[in-house]
Amino acid sequence: MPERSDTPPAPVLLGNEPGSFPHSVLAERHPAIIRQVREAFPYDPDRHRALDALLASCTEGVIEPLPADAHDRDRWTAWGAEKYTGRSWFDVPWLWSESYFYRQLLQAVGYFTPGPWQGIDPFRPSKLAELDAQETDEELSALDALTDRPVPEQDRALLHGSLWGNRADLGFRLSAAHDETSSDTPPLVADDSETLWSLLPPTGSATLCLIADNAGRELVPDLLLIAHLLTQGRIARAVLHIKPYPYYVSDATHADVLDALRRLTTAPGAAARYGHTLWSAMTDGRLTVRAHPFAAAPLPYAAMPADLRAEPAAATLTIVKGDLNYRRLVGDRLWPATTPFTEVTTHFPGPVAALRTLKSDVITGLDAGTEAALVAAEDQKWRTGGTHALIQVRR
Ligand SMILES: O=P(O)(O)OC[C@@]1(O)O[C@H](CO)[C@@H](O)[C@@H]1O
Repeated sequence: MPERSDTPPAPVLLGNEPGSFPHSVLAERHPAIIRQVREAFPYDPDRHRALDALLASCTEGVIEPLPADAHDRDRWTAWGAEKYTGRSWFDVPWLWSESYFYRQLLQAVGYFTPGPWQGIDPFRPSKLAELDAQETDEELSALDALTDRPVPEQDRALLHGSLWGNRADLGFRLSAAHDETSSDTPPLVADDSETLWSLLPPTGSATLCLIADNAGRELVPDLLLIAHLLTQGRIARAVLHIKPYPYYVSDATHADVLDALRRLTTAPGAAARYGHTLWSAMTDGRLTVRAHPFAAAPLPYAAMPADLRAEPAAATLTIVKGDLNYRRLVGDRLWPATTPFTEVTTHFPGPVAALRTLKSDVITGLDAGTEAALVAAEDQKWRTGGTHALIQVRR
């Protein structure tokens, strides 16, 4: 692993440029999420008033402090809350603004406050609808045919299932126009999958960290990939990192892991076998689930605290899923697209693989020809449309 990067940092993304993608998330997606949450449950008038206040604050007002008795107020202070309080949500780092929005949304619906709404995930109805959808049945029944195929074919199918599962992002669906790209550019803009497989030979000794992203139709294929790697002896154990509380609409929490697992074990055919593999791996300690507070921090992974760093440092490979985790991995900066992925991830304490569909402007590691072809075909639409994906690995 290189010791340090010589690449000068690119600008950190802010949300203050009208017409930009970050600006649209703050100005349009966040109000849409507040509307969705209002309709998710019969919240009482106090909850509705708190949502009104959050809507006014995040669109026209300034960043407000957490209540003095909030359990995590000190943590947010350490993460920059005092510095940003009183400023417009649009003028502080976009990653910070988005993360704080979800924290304040949970405050508004009483998620952390003792009372009837404590612990009620405002996004659970949409997550469950997705998990119960017919498309999920279809994806699970496709596993029956896959189990008869040669192992390398299974490897590829399950890796790609996990990769493209990242399109199933409920926040993204609130604002994306779901047009498929009409261009002829290949769907994968970078593919280091050979390197990924070379890091996990079937010797039965590797530890995998998987930093999960969305619940439902992304988490199910992530779990299938873990089950497959365990069964093939490519890993001996896995640590699944999820969010400590509901975040970015569809990000996976522990309740979502249990829902996904039950969906698998109660499905017919091969899906249930994968489910039982995972169930026994959890009960005997080969598969553990972690929900570290930093998983929902408004900061890049370069700022990981020591106790969390120890996990990828000890792992054979860490797989980082999804768009937001990619932004955190490379620093949420507007890098030139050809900036080497290996250089912007030198801070990461072990081999790392990003599996991500492209849903925000941040990108690194493209070769110049690929970038030119994408721009010629789609201008900059390929960055945010969710129609392209990447597998990037740093050993
Ligand atoms: O991390 P995910 O689920 O792949 O995508 C997260 C996302 O939908 O949310 C952010 C904007 O709010 C962007 O990073 C991206 O568009």
